[in-house]
Amino acid sequence: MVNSGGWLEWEAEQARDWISRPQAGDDKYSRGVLGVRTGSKDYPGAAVLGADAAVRTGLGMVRYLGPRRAANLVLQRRPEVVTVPGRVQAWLLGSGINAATRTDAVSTALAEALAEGLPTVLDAGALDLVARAIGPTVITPHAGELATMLANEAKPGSASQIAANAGEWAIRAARLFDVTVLLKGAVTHIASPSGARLTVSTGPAWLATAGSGDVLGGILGALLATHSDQLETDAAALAPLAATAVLLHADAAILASAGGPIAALDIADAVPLAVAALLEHGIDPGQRTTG
Ligand SMILES: NC(=O)C1=CN([C@@H]2O[C@H](COP(=O)(O)OP(=O)(O)OC[C@H]3O[C@@H](n4cnc5c(N)ncnc54)[C@H](O)[C@@H]3O)[C@@H](O)[C@H]2O)[C@@H](O)CC1
Ligand SMILES: Nc1ncnc2c1ncn2[C@@H]1O[C@H](COP(=O)(O)OP(=O)(O)O)[C@@H](O)[C@H]1O
Repeated sequence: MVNSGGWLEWEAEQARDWISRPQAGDDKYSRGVLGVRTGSKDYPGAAVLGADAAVRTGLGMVRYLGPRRAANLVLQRRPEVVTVPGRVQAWLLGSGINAATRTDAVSTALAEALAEGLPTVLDAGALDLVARAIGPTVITPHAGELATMLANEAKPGSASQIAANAGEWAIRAARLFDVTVLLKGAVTHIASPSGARLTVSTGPAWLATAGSGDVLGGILGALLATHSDQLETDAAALAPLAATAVLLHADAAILASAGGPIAALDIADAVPLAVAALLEHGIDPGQRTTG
């Protein structure tokens, strides 16, 4: 449904086409490997949340490359994750990293990942590196993070101004940074430089809980990894993939919540059910009112 301002509310019927079903001939490499550089001494949990959500979304492999403590926590939760360097088809960068305090080694590793030109999710403490993104890139700021990005460009807007007019700010950011923008909020807006304008309004307010955005990063990272071939020639696929990730995140939250509170890991746990429901028919629209 197109609402005022030309924004299209993304729904199950469209999202379903952006889930990659494994085929008989697939192996773990052909399904897509997501490289993950997230987490830090201060926020090791963000690494666990993103890696877990990526695995739960369905892909060939997650390769986690981050601080040892975070890597150990990721492995405790998901022994499937590989923690040695190697080839990847897409990157998830920045969740649980603080741009102001990250070490030179971390900055270099993030810049090297971006220089590969692969499909990339740029989140939290890697958002300041947006100018180095040369591949198909989605940035995933909340209003406060977008305010910081704009201040760095001497184009200030406060978090409250951005939140009050999120669609317009998402469009401006997409043009300014020349990347697809996924601006998180009660309604999430996705805008691309080529003019895509998508919204997802179905997330329950229970999503406003620590680490929920880190889970979204993992879901989106997995979708980029499973569509890396397409993204090589079709950057326009970023916007529908981003909207599909937000819809899955919202659906997983609804399924996990059943009308009550949720923790971020609960959202990740419910992603397989949300994917299955999406592939079948979408979750029961009645459930969407439970938030
Ligand atoms: N368990 C974990 O390891 C967690 C790690 N996290 C990580 O913590 C780091 C800091 O993230 P924060 O987002 O909390 O950053 P901050 O708390 O530093 O927030 C940055 C600015 O944005 C404002 N702001 C925060 N959330 C907002 C929102 N939803 N809408 C509008 N303005 C908002 C704040 O008031 C502040 O001015 C990130 O790297 C993030 O990935 C968080 O996701 C929480 C959970
Ligand atoms: N009131 C709300 N209603 C619906 N979804 C929300 C609401 N508040 C936040 N969200 C969603 O929750 C997630 C929060 O992400 P983020 O702000 O990055 O938090 P964190 O850094 O703790 O992970 C985003 O996906 C956002 O769209």
